[in-house]
Amino acid sequence: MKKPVLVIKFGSAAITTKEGDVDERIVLEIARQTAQLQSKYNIVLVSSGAVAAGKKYLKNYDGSLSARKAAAAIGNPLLVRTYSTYFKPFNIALAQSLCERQHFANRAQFLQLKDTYQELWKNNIIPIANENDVVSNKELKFSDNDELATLIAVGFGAEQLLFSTSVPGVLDSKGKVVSQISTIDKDVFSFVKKEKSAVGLGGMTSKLNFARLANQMGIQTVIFSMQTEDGILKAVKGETGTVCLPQKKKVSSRNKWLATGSLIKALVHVDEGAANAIQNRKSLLAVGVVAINQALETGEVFQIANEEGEVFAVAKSKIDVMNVESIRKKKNVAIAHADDIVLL
Ligand SMILES: Nc1ncnc2c1ncn2[C@@H]1O[C@H](COP(=O)(O)OP(=O)(O)O)[C@@H](O)[C@H]1O
Ligand SMILES: N[C@@H](CCC(=O)OP(=O)(O)O)C(=O)O
Repeated sequence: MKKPVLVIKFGSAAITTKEGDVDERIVLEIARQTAQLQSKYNIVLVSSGAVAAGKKYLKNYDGSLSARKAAAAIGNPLLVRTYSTYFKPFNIALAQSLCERQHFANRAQFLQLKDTYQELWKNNIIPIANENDVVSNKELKFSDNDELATLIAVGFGAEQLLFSTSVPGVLDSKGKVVSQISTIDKDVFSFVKKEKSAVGLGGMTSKLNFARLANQMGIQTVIFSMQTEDGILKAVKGETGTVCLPQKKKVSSRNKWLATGSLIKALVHVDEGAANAIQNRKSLLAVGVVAINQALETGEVFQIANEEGEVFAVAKSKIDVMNVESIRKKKNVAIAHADDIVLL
């Protein structure tokens, strides 16, 4: 039987000490616990920590993009070496996989990644992914590794996505861990404070945004801490941290890929009539388009927002759309066919 896919992401603060060294005690725990799950799951580890581990080697590190890229180039081999050292006693070899946003934007390229991971799993080797920071510029970067981990989880149709971070879960207004969330809505976001760990990139907002996307794609997501004993083993059973429950509806793998948004080109605002039609599984017609922030070519992907500005769907364009004026006369021409629209 095919094993379900499990994606486990470790944030910078979860994996490095305050002094900026890779935390060997945590990596040993990751190895010990992951080894117990390997017979049941095809596992992908996504590890941050390269910048945090590499920055002390740079004179006057200032956190600029150039300094981060250089720090990542230094820190990544240190990080992967530490993982390999601690997985070896469990007879598990690891394989490094450095990813860029474009690898997800292009379906054919993504299928190459899929093929590679499948070959690794056949050989009982666990891929460990990180962003290929060394060549990422500001426009092309993932927002953070929460995004990379989510794209991998969605792309592989993972059963679960685990986010290990510096806190034991989502904390409510009294500082208590929220144990279960069925819908990540405004009330949940209201718990988020501005602060984040000193080395993390996205903070809790990013984690919740990506957890919501994963949930919408049918993937259970758990936000937990490696400071909890048997953290991974408990998280996978939903027994620690904050468990964000998946939605029940089935989404095809093609539509999952569409909805990940890694390739979204534009945002299209539609009027109330068009929004209702789309909610009722109809195509988006030119007449309903109110605004578009960026020209679209046939086949490109865009988000659809209603009059209140809420993004509620993602779609693939059926025709070229230069601007609203250019499609005004087309009225009943479909901008996106119903089959190419994914409701979020
Ligand atoms: N309501 C909240 N519950 C838990 N953590 C929160 C909350 N609001 C903000 N945070 C911050 O989010 C941080 C985790 O995000 P981040 O630093 O980006 O971690 P990572 O490096 O794991 O991606 C925590 O250190 C915490 O300070
Ligand atoms: N690619 C970077 C990770 C950046 C990042 O997303 O960090 P985090 O928010 O701690 O998961 C690194 O390895 O340092």
